[in-house]
Amino acid sequence: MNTQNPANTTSSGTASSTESVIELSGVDFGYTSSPVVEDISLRIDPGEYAAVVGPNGSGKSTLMKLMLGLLRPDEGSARLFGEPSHQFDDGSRIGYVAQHASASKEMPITVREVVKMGRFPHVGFGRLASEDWNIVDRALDTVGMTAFANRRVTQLSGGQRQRAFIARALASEADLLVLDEPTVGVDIESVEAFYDLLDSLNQDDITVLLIEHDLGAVTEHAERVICLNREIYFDGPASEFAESDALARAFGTTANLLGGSR
Ligand SMILES: Nc1ncnc2c1ncn2[C@@H]1O[C@H](COP(=O)(O)OP(=O)(O)OP(=O)(O)O)[C@@H](O)[C@H]1O
Repeated sequence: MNTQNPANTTSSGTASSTESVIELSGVDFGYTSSPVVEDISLRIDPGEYAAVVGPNGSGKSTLMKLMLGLLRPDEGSARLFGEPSHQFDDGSRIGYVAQHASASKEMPITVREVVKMGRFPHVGFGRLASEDWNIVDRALDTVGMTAFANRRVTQLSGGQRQRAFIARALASEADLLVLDEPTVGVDIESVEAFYDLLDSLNQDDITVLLIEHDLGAVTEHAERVICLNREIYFDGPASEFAESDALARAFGTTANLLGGSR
């Protein structure tokens, strides 16, 4: 195992005293008696842009669920914003953007209504004040969806839909954006613009955590790569990932998997 980023250091290797966004220590987990992830220790700090990569079935979604407290480790500990992940209850701090496919169920509501939901953790189910609507409108503007505000979500392209869900996260003033293969089903022309949006949100201090199968996009945009296949094969700067033998070891192939963005 090549864990270049032990739990008490940042991805640049310097000691950090800030509150971590995510911290896993010695985490083992299996749905049955066989382990799906083993001995996972990592720390994600505020403002990082990290991508989890790995072959199909390597445990990426499971790791994400452990990070977010949706699953509890069999061994070890998982913390979210300093609290045990399974006890963390301030959902407004986390914006989750699922794969296009899982978000494709019928939603006969408009983009603005989706984004408005981001204010619910702040206002309960009461009426939104004018300042809340300003936040909703700013979020729509940030993701370039103002012109589509009154369009039904079902009428959007894959990329537009993902932008609407990112706007919902912005409206909730999330510190952490978690995206599970966000460009699945997004047309090629929109993928680069989508990554540009993630880059600019990260520059605005939002922590970005991505599960991604497009290794070219990952090495181009993310700052940190966590390469997983049950255990961590690589955790470090994206620029070093391409040169590392971890890619071939984790994926079990010497084929060029870094062919660039689709
Ligand atoms: N709810 C579940 N119950 C039992 N086994 C599961 C469950 N969810 C996932 N698994 C198994 O755990 C392993 C890891 O799955 P996981 O979805 O975490 O991998 P992944 O890397 O995200 O896969 P993919 O790239 O195909 O989405 C797989 O063998 C999968 O079949």
